[in-house]
Amino acid sequence: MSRRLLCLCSQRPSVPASQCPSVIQQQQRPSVPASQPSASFSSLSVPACRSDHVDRRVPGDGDVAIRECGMWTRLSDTSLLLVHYDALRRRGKGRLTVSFIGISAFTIWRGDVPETVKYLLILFLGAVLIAVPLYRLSPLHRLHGGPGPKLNKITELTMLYYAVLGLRHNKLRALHDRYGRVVRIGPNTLSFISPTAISSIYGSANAPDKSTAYDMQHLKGDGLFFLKDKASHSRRRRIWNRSFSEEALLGYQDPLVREIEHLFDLLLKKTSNNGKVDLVKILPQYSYDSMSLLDSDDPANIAAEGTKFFRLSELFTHIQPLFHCLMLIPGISRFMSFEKLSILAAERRLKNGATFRDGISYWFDGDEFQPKLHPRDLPIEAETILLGGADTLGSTTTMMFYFLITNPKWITVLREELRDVFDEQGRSQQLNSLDQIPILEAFVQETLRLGTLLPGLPRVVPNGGMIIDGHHIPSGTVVNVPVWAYHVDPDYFPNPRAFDPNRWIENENFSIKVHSMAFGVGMYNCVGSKLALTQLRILLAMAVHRLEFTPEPGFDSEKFWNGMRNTRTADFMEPLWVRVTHRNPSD
Ligand code: HEM
Repeated sequence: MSRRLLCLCSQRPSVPASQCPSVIQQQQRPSVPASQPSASFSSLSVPACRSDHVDRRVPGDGDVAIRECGMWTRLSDTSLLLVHYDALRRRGKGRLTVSFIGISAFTIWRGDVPETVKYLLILFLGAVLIAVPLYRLSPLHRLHGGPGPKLNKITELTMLYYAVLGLRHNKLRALHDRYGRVVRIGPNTLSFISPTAISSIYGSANAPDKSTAYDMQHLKGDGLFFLKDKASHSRRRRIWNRSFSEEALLGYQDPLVREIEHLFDLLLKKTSNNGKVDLVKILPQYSYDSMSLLDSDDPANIAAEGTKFFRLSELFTHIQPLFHCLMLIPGISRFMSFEKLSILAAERRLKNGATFRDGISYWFDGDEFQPKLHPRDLPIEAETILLGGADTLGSTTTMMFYFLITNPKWITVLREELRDVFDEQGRSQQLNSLDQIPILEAFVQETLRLGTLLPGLPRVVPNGGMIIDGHHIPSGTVVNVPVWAYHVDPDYFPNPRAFDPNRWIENENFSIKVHSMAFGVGMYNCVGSKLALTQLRILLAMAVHRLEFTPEPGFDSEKFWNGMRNTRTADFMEPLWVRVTHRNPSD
């Protein structure tokens, strides 16, 4: 049967397609058979006819004349997207709409669909864009009773905006100031501030699971931080716990002191070379070193990559369904280079072993009663150490020095308390009992309270729902306590914005009236908290005993504070220039 192609170009409707320059050009391009869609997103660059040159079936000719252009090419791209989105959808609830909108928007954007389909899609999109917000605001929505701003109830993009700015910690505080103890901060998210909510959400035996905000990695294997299944989590947690036993912590003490001395040498050297040193640059690096997975000069810049990883993964907390898609785009997926660096760190650790009995050594010990870590899980656990341990510790130590420098009266108090702890050579036999020094302990706790900018630890309400602070919360709702907003709540921590270690002291003893949430609560709480506290205490004690810190003239502490951004930990926009010199301990 003969086939005749006519160009449907609006300017030249009756010209045979074979004579239309556009069509000729199209036909000269390599065709992509519809039955063989490319295996990756690279197919998105396959050239296609513009809609005004779409070849159509010619009435009477009786054969399909659509070849490489129009719907076929387009369908193969779209179905590729569909397959991908569908795979995502099957991993969790609530992604179908996002997927459909994504596909529709993409298809319209490409513009190569017949007009009717195009208008139908526009109509559908329009309907979705109107119906979804109306539904989310309506009494039909299951979180209708939750107080909060309308825009937050309609879209997750509101919190995404503050995440991009790095100001969610402040925004959440402001929302609770305005709306009270419970706020609907997203279409499906409730934020609570109260000790009873903390114990329901994190502390109870049936505490809800981690939300999709924790699905932010691509490495194979199981890592403690990312494990959600409670049984697998507690098996892995038993392995990790061995690294933080009393015996293990005691064994880390000498290497820790060496790491701190190395840091002090660096601070002194930089000061004598440049007259000052930026603590924002140096302290995170020290924390990564102290996790002993890195070369001390960090040639791969792993510390900076870690911060980038944290920054981006926080944004994806609010658009999690897009995480796996966007990660396929080359520019964006670059941030995953942190994962590659984690693999390298793990490989290096496996190849070179450790210079002392470090935390990882404990994971590979085991007997018939003790589970061991399989080496294939080391890369993802290395990532967990670097993210969970190094980045958090880096920002907390930076905060600690900021509070020290801006509250010099506490330096004097601390020195007085530490008078008998160090000998004349500056050594101490009491480093493992520094927690017995009330002011030191109070200083560290106060740093963690005011300096942990965490916006929250989101969890998902299980089937059957749960009661939080007297409210029945339906299953599938994301519930969260915004850690920093809680830490600066005047009902629990009076005069909350003031840095005041005295709030942790009663009758000259260290005393906890209200627990902070700096290390989380419940079964997923920080497994490394004892190590972190040990490091902070030793670093603080040695620093005030051995060094003098003089801020750069004109240092603006408010500007520094306002330049702090919340990632999952904290990011500092302003430098913290100080002059570090030796101190004569007898002064
Ligand atoms: C000042 C320093 C630190 C802070 C503020 C901190 C904070 C936290 C918080 C809030 C959580 C709970 C996360 C959640 O509930 O979702 C957590 C979990 C965790 N942290 Fe830390 N952390 C610190 C240091 C460390 C260190 C030194 C390590 C290890 C070397 C570590 C390893 C972990 C791991 C593995 C988890 C996941 C625990 C689990 O799911 O069972 N952290 N951390």
